[in-house]
Amino acid sequence: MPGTPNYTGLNGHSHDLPAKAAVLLVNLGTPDAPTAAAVRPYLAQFLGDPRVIEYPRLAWKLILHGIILRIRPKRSAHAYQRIWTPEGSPLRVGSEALAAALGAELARRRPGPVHVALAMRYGKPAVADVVAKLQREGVRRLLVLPLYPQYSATSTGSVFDAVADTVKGLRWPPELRQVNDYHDRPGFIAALAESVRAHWAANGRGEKLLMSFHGIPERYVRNGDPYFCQCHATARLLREALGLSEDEALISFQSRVGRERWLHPYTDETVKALGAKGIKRIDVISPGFAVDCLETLEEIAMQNADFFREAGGETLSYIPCLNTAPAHVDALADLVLAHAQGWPEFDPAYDAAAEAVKLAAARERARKAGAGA
Ligand SMILES: C=CC1=C(C)c2cc3[nH]c(cc4nc(cc5[nH]c(cc1n2)c(C)c5CCC(=O)O)C(CCC(=O)O)=C4C)c(C)c3C=C
Ligand SMILES: [Fe+2]
Ligand SMILES: [Fe+2]
Repeated sequence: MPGTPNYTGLNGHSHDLPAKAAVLLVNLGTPDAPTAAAVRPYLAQFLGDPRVIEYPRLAWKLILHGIILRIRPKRSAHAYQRIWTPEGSPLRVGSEALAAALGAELARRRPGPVHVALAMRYGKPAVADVVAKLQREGVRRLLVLPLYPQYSATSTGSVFDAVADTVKGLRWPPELRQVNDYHDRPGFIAALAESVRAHWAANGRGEKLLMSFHGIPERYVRNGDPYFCQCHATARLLREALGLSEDEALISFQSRVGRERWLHPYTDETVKALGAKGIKRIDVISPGFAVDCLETLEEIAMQNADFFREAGGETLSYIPCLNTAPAHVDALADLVLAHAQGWPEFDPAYDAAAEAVKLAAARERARKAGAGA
């Protein structure tokens, strides 16, 4: 309307801009460099998160800063050096590629107003900074998709904390939806099964398929975390999709930290036991990681491959994460559209409805002009 003030800049939004929607992918985060100096602040933030370490705060602060942050950064940096690429940390490179691929797929299905942004729970780019940027760009609807197929309070729950902390400070928060998990989605299971079959076709087939998930302390599951059940559901569905018996496809949990008892059976112990039993080749998949990272490329494909050989095995054949596999991108696009139902930016039917309203307005203008003439 001529003469109508436009208070652009007060809240980063103008009444002249169409509302926009965004998918916010969130992954764990990774250090900026494979050095102890860069790993230390990353670990301090990660292990300082009360969702990750459920332990009396003061005592934990003393242990973390007094002991762990003096020892672990150097050890972790060494592990990161083994997998670092010229483009940077695999977790970052892989997450960025996945965000780009999902953006392209959503644009193909619904040209126009949906962005895909990527944030990291620890390190950069922080959730708060990415949400602030989206606000400035006029995003009014936000679908948060943590890149964790199985829900755990330590991973997904912590992402939701970061989002909640961020929107709580905003004058005009975006409309918000969050994906809790996608551990049993048919598209996700089908993508995993397809990746195993493709790996077998290209590399031959091991005597066992080991499905290794990141562990968490057992105590958290006893206190109500659904993670263990969801990992088991993913493993069972994948095993069934491949037509394997419980003896042919095994589940295990990796990456334990500290002295507390974590989810069983442990991956390293399982791999060693298989090697000692005379098994010559195993295939290992990590269906709890959307993109490859330290825990898969170093811990499984290097460390556990060594354990297997030292125990008497020959080949641990690592099956990569789904990363930017078309079936993965497709499954995530389906997931996004299922969760965004009713949001006009995601719904092609909205365009037709908006077009009809515009047409009616044009007809009305024409009728008035005709009546005035
Ligand atoms: C798949 C989801 C993840 C859960 C659940 C999870 C729980 C969890 N992790 C730690 C401690 C560490 N994890 C580390 C690395 C790491 N963890 C995940 C995912 C989950 N963690 C990923 C994807 C990665 C890789 C990061 C990368 O840069 O590639 C590390 C850092 C590396 C190291 O020093 O070993 C720690 C530490 C705990 C304590 C925990 C649950 C309580
Ligand atoms: Fe972890
Ligand atoms: Fe690890």
